[in-house]
Amino acid sequence: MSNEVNTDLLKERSTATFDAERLTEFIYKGPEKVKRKRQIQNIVLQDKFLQSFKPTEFYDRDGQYNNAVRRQIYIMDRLEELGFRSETDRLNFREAAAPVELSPFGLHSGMFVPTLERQGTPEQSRKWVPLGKSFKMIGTYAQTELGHGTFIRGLETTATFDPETQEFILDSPTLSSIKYWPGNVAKTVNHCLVMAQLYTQGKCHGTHLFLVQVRSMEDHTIMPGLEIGDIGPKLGFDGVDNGFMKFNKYRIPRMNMLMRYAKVLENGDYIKPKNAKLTYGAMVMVRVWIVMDAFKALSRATVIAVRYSAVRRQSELRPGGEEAQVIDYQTQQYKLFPLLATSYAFLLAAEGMSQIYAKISSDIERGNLEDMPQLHALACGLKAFCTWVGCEGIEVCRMSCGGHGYSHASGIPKIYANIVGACTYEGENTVMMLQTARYLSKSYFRGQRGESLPELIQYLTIDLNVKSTLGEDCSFESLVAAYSHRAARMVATACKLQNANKQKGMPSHDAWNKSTVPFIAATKAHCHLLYAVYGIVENMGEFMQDGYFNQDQISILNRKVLALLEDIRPNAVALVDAFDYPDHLLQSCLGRYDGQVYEALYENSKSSPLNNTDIHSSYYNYIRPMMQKRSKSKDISAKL
Ligand SMILES: CC/C=C\C/C=C\C/C=C\C/C=C\C/C=C\C/C=C\CCCCC(=O)SCCNC(=O)CCNC(=O)[C@H](O)C(C)(C)COP(=O)(O)OP(=O)(O)OC[C@H]1O[C@@H](n2cnc3c(N)ncnc32)[C@H](O)[C@@H]1OP(=O)(O)O
Ligand SMILES: Cc1cc2nc3c(=O)[nH]c(=O)nc-3n(C[C@H](O)[C@H](O)[C@H](O)COP(=O)(O)OP(=O)(O)OC[C@H]3O[C@@H](n4cnc5c(N)ncnc54)[C@H](O)[C@@H]3O)c2cc1C
Repeated sequence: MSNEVNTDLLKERSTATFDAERLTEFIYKGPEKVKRKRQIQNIVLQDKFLQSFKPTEFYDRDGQYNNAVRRQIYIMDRLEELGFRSETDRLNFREAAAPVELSPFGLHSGMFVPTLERQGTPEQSRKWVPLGKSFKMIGTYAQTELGHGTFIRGLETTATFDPETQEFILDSPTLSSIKYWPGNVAKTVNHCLVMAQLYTQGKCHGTHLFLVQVRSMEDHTIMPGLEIGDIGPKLGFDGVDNGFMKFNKYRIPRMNMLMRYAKVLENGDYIKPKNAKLTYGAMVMVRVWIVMDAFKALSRATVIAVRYSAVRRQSELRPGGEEAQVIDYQTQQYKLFPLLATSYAFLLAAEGMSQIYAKISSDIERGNLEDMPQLHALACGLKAFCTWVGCEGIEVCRMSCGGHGYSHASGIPKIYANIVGACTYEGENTVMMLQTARYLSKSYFRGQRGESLPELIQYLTIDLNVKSTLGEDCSFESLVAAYSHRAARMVATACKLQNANKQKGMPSHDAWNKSTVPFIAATKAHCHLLYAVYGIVENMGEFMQDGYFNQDQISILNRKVLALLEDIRPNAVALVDAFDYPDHLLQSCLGRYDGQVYEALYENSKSSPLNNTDIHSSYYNYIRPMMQKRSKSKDISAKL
């Protein structure tokens, strides 16, 4: 591989009107943090073991899982040796060391241990969290069943308290109650946090979490009374052993119920929690993280597509002239530059969401549940919005790279396959949006009654008769006002439909269900209060429906979005460089910093396992016999 930088990329970087390094420092919170990140990334780059792996797509599923386990345990050991204590250092090392592979210990670290900390009593946390953090106990979060994932209250796994033995008896009473999907349950973990319907004294008290040992701590054999296995190949997450698990009257100690919020006493008495939804806390936490995951996935795909678009020359822009950089086609800019803006918007949204989560979750830990509904609504809405928009954007990035985008060598298919599951896991997006919609509906009617609303939704009470003051300058204020007006109007419209349904005599659940399509649109508009002109142009109908914009203003916006493409054009490469993703993290022949795309593609292809032999065995086993058989045939057509 040459170590020269592609001349087009060199030109792009020399003509940028700002210093990408300054923006990198803004993104990573200062020059020292950037320097530290790069130091850590270089440690990974110099690590022979970590650099010894071929791209994940060159291994079969067994190999991918085996590599994931090897690599993650190596990472754990290296982190101990390096003595990294800060979460940022550890995350930077992990992301550099396993940039696209999902860890078989991901749910252990991301859900199992945090849930023990947040949902266990102080005594339970003191007992179990150290075991989890030292990986003596390796766990996951087992909630979804064959028959239920979304509707938690419909889960069928039972945990029945036996006061005689001070145990809970876990059972999968039906085929549909078999736990199905939990990550890392098939081969990796020896414990699970199991969500089950709690029964005591003959009464069901709803779903609660139980710590369940599923494999021997001595030899990893499956505990008697359990059936465990892998669910099979999936669209992505190939290195992750999502599994199934069936309980057959499986007994656990009473004290294995996480009892921070709800309790079962020795005599079987049930002590209920301040709020039944406290048990759902782990899911809220993960939804918050997924907003950042959506940013990382979309921004990486955008870096790849923009850099490739600056390098790829195709067709004549000027008749008879040299072939143009595809980034100079207005259509290519209209595909990618809004995604660049979206990536930055998602970064800010993810950081804002994390700050709100930190504040409200600490209030909840201290017993103040006042803002729990707002946190739930925000986490549901942003998780759904950012994964939907992010996945659509990643697919646009892939297609904007033409045929090479379809190759794993581009890096984009892996990004997509790993993040698109987030539209489903941790709360199917439509269902999540409807949770936010329900919050908006209740808030709208509270606002109509003159009640005060939290700051984030005070816009619901704005005067909808006001028209836009947008002028040629497309001021920030006028754009924010436009998005607020659109969302407020759409929420009001959906609520009026819901009310009208009730007035017709529909029971409230029907009145709700028959207004959910406009509520989804309204909730997307609510979450869309993020980025500007492009969003208006792409959704113009929703901004025009009540004449909020006049014809002149619509013309201004249509002109503005094209003008913005030209404004961004000289800085497009600098804006993606600023994300500072090193090549080994992008794992992309198209998104390389040096732009040597064709050499990288050629070298990558040569390493394809199918090239290990010149003539594949199938020739000798099948093709040659077929040809020989047909050569003897009298039927000419068969010979053709
Ligand atoms: C395999 C992984 C490998 C590697 C991972 C890589 C790295 C590791 C790092 C981290 C790992 C973790 C995650 C981050 C990154 C990637 C993720 C990786 C792997 C995937 C993990 C996926 C795990 C799962 O999918 S776990 C299962 C998730 N399942 C769900 O989310 C179910 C969704 N359903 C629900 O939440 C509920 O059923 C519901 C909310 C839809 C309805 O609940 P319910 O019916 O009980 O209530 P309602 O009647 O609707 O409402 C009544 C009132 O309650 C309010 N409410 C509801 N929920 C909450 C809540 N959570 N908080 C507060 N309030 C709530 C509701 O608003 C109503 O209020 P009202 O006032 O009465 O209107
Ligand atoms: C990659 C991956 C990893 C996972 N990891 C885990 C894990 O570690 N642990 C775990 O417990 N689970 C895990 N899951 C399961 C996941 O949490 C569930 O699949 C998810 O919660 C969706 O639930 P469901 O499958 O029941 O979908 P369903 O709800 O059955 O969705 C089917 C359709 O029904 C619609 N629908 C459902 N309810 C409503 C409603 N009230 N209103 C309108 N429409 C509705 C949905 O919008 C959707 O279109 C994982 C899933 C995936 C894909």
